Amino acid sequence: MDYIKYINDFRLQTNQSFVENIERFYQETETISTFYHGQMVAKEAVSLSKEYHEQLYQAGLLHDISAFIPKSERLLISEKLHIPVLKEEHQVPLLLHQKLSAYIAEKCFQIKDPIILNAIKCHTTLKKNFNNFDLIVFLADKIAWDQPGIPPYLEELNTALKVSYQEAALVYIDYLLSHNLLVAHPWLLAAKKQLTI
Ligand SMILES: Nc1ncnc2c1ncn2[C@@H]1O[C@H](COP(=O)(O)OP(=O)(O)O)[C@@H](O)[C@H]1O
Repeated sequence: MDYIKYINDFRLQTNQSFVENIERFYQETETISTFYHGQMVAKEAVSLSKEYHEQLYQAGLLHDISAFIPKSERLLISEKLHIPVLKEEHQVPLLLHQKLSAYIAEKCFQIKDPIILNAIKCHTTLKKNFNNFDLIVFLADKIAWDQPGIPPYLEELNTALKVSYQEAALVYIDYLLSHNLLVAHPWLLAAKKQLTI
């Protein structure tokens, strides 16, 4: 598949709803299971918040929209799309899917709202100066994770969630950092630093 051509050629169809267009994208790129994961994350994000429901739902559906680009291609595609790539992302190109998803959300789905784009862009690592919307999308993705079984950190995360989003994010980040992380992404470290102040 020519990934960049697919992205450039994708058009929203006016006879389909916004969600149907997103579903079609996942279908055409043979990643429909990621659409279902996106729906779960979207619902979880909405349930975590009293506001921003429409925007959270869209961020949830689109956060992994780049899943069709194989890990082996993510570096090259990011460079071709002029997406800035950090040293750590060179080492672990899997981590580029957050930036690629934000690019596709804007280009293919006309998302202009920075609150949505920024949250998609940091949904794996969080980042410095995160806001509540970023935190909610980040947490929803960890609660409704895309792997079989119950996340090993879930119980502790849910307990921390009774205190604050921040406490819950710290539980997940500490879990990640203590479990053979391939690379310590600087955005993750910066987020942790701010969470522990
Ligand atoms: N710094 C890192 N190094 C290696 N793997 C990481 C790092 N950060 C996250 N991961 C892994 O990347 C995978 C995808 O993470 P994430 O983006 O949070 O989920 P999703 O793809 O469902 O949005 C997870 O399995 C997570 O453990």
